[in-house]
Amino acid sequence: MKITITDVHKRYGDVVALDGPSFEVPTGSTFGVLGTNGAGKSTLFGLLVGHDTPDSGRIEVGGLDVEEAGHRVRERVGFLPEHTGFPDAMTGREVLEVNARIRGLEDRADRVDECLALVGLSAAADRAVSGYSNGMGRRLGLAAALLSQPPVLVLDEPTAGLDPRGVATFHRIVERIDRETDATVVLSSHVLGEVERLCDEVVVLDDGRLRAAGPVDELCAATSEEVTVSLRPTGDRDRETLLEAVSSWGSVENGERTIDVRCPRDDALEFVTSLEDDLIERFEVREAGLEAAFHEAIEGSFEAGDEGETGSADELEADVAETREVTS
Ligand SMILES: Nc1ncnc2c1ncn2[C@@H]1O[C@H](COP(=O)(O)OP(=O)(O)OP(=O)(O)O)[C@@H](O)[C@H]1O
Repeated sequence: MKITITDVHKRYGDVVALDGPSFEVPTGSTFGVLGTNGAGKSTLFGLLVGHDTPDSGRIEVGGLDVEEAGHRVRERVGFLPEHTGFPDAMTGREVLEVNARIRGLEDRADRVDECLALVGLSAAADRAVSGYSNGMGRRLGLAAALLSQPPVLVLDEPTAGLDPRGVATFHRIVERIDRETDATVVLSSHVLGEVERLCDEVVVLDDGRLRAAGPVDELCAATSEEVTVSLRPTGDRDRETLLEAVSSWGSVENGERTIDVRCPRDDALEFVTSLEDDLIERFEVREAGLEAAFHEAIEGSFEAGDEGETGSADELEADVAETREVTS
């Protein structure tokens, strides 16, 4: 089910929460809405699910105008808000049963059990939600959104507050929805690696405005100014020497297994060939990815189709490998 956002404006007093973004979410896609804090993501989601109305502009879900047909739109959309609140005295199972009844679901008990299992809450199903942790509350919210197997899922920061297991479970659920159904999933997240993994397309909002939009692959490839060079040190003893050697080439992330250096694309060849052979066991050159695309979009320097002189990360990696062979 396609979603169309056209020139949507929303203010709260003096605060401009949305300043005219327009974009389309294709049917069946997993779509990421990115942005800094206060960029307007939750406001947009609130309008999308008909909890609030725009000052001007139009939002359509599957051809239905949200303002004109709010009730019918809500039937089609499963929503996980940024802040979930459930009646304290109810158990997790009761919360889902009430939701299932409101949605008019048949075989309610089975579907409730299924959703509890899906989000890993079966064992806690009969405990009062007042005793749930924040992460458990998020999982229950997700289960509620999934209950009716809606054609559209809108998930506001679904993994915020989840433990690593909860995050992995959530990723599996979204990947399965993507693989096995035609549902459209719109999600926001500040974890760009997660968005890169799950989403086909993204938009980047800042101060309520659309700063970038497009397929994740294309946005990542277009931010050609930088690449990430990932180096595997030969041994722990060499790690310190290697860290010193790479420090002037770009921003360095000292990971558990690799040292990742984000550097200008045009410097990558010289950089890797400058490193002594016995310091690194292996290397890889990757597009700097969504993180670079995000920052470029926010900082205003993003231009789609902007290509560096030295070609793709794969080509660069091959060039470096060849040069290292020749010089070693
Ligand atoms: N009900 C409200 N009353 C007044 N201002 C609001 C209200 N809701 C949102 N805003 C303001 O609108 C702007 C956009 O807020 P919104 O919550 O949509 O951002 P967000 O991108 O979801 O942020 P975050 O990533 O921090 O959750 C912010 O400046 C916020 O303070």
